[in-house]
Amino acid sequence: MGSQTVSQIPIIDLTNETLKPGTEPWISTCQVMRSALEDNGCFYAMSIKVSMELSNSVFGLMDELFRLPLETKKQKTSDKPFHGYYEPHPKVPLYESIGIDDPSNKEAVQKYTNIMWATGNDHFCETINLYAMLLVEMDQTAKRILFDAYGLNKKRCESFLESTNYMLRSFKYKIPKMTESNLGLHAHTDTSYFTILHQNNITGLQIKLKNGEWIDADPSPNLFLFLAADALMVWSNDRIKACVHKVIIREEKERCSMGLFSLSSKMVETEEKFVDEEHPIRYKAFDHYDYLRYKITSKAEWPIKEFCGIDY
Ligand SMILES: O=C(O)CCC(=O)C(=O)O
Ligand SMILES: [Fe+2]
Repeated sequence: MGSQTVSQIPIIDLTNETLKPGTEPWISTCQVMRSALEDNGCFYAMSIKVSMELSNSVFGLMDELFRLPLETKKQKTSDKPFHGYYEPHPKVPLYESIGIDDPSNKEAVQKYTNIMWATGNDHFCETINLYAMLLVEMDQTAKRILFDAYGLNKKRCESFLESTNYMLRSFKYKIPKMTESNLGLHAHTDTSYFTILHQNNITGLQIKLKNGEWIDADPSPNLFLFLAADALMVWSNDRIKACVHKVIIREEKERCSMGLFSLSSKMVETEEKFVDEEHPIRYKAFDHYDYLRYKITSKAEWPIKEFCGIDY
């Protein structure tokens, strides 16, 4: 397990039948995941549960969604930052994105669907809900492995999972005109704990390794890229660094990708286990949604450190 890698990033099969707590595959996966996160803040996951057919349907439906009139897409507003619709902006003219809050909850997806399609779209609602449930399951399995990798007990992990909110986003990038820059999205880290990115065979996503090297993420649709984000860095007291990533459009095809973001419905705080004399606490606890509101306007290079860093 974990012996396969794509350019230094290991692949973990999160749906392997033998992956049960206490077993040898589980224990070796704990080690692989922990090292991958401490080294470069990311790993790939595989899931046989998300079939090629489901994956193709999701990307097809997202294409249908993005083709709706701008006025229709704009109807999806949210009081939570990064949760609504973002039309192309002069700073990121190629990028457009749509968020669906609480996507593993059927009623929430139904509500969203009814805003986009006045006459309904059961296929959209059912497919996106099923897809989101499978991604949430992957996220939860990964967190159970991660907690165990640091010797944190099951109860602690289950209460952490209970206070997790999810948001599904879809990103679409136009092909740049000859005169336009091919920068799809600036280098950044995400605000979540993990972001799970799923691409559809079109390159563009790049990740920065710990040694400063930028590498292309593998866009195969059978891979799910788990990125450690700001909240996981706070939780681990910097043991795990958030993965810096960006998007550069190089193919003559419209790029679409999907992302599942996990956020805390309570406070984001550092796990006691990671604090001792040698590792004094580096962050103050904070409300996750306050941080999202801060980040949306922040120009800081490391917003998380400015927002809640101690002695930063
Ligand atoms: O397009 C992608 O694959 C990644 C998008 C992204 O990093 C973001 O919106 O935070
Ligand atoms: Fe991102």
